[in-house]
Amino acid sequence: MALLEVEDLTVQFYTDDGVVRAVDGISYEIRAGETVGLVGESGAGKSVASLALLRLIRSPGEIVGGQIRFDGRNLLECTDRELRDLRGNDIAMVFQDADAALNPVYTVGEQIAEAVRAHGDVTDAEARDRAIALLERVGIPEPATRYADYPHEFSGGMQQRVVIAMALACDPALLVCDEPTTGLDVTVQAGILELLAELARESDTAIQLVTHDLGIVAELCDRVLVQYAGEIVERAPVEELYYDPKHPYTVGLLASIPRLGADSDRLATVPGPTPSLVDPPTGCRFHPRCPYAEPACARRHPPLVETDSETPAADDDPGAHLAACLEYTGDLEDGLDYEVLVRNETDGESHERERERTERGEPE
Ligand SMILES: Nc1ncnc2c1ncn2[C@@H]1O[C@H](COP(=O)(O)OP(=O)(O)OP(=O)(O)O)[C@@H](O)[C@H]1O
Ligand code: NI
Repeated sequence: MALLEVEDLTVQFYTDDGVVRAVDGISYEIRAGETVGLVGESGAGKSVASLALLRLIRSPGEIVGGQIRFDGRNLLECTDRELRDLRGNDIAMVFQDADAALNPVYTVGEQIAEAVRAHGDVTDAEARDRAIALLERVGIPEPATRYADYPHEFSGGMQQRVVIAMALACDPALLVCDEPTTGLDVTVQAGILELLAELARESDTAIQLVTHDLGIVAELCDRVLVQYAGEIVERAPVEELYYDPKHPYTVGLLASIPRLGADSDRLATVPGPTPSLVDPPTGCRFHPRCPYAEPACARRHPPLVETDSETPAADDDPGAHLAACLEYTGDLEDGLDYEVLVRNETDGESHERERERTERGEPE
């Protein structure tokens, strides 16, 4: 049993323009200790999918279907109290806006100590010691002194470290990070990512990392889910996704991987307008933007299938490479005709990998 099992999750928003289906029947799993990236362009439904994990969808939105099982428990059936308990003990979230996550009138130390106290029965002195240890853990220099500082005395990057320390206070089994470094400057981003990578390596914490930065995913994730117009269109171990992408949308995303260190919150852009979620394109939702679309693509909705064997999605196989494209159900006449040029670029700090250029032929 995986730590997190999401099955057919569907979330809708009721707006003046109609019903927005922001998450449309997504299924995936995350195992203990695994780091899984959720990527896709703006509006794909990544944040909504993440908020839904903790039932944080507010009106006019609603989870209308599916299941979310954490450690075997169905989160959609938990009482509010059980849910609060889970949030304090098992699942923690880190969002983009550290400033908003911190209370300006308490010191950072007090806020972390409070999170520690919420988690377990500890004395004030123990909570304080643990908070200092957590500050140290997330790389805050002179943690015992900085304990007494207020959030405004910290830089943006240091604030985000504090938020991560708060999230770690409960020693979560799952950490959900939504664009945790967006808006921070480049060197600061690299530091936060290195911290998350270390966490992923050294603890048993699983991470769901939402980002539209494929460079970050390459650095941190074991597996990747690609979301398009509310659906998951590709799922693969990270290396396979980079070297052998199977969905034309993924190919488009990869065509302009922003470099970590460059303008890294820039969106990888795929030509064409993003689809409406009120009235999404028929058949394959990507077909209006797909260079390989054929008439069948406008009619048939491609299921997410194993790309090599045409079998249905095997959710229990983490190594599976799945894509939702008619190519893999044998319904595309001309097939996909693209070449993947892989360019490896690193930030040069945490990795010694050489720059290399590899050309691959057309994937089979
Ligand atoms: N509060 C809301 N009210 C109405 N619609 C909403 C609301 N929140 C989200 N949506 C809809 O859900 C869609 C998905 O939003 P979401 O924030 O999950 O996208 P995202 O993939 O996280 O994008 P980004 O990369 O820009 O953060 C949006 O396009 C929007 O139409
Ligand atoms: Ni988002």
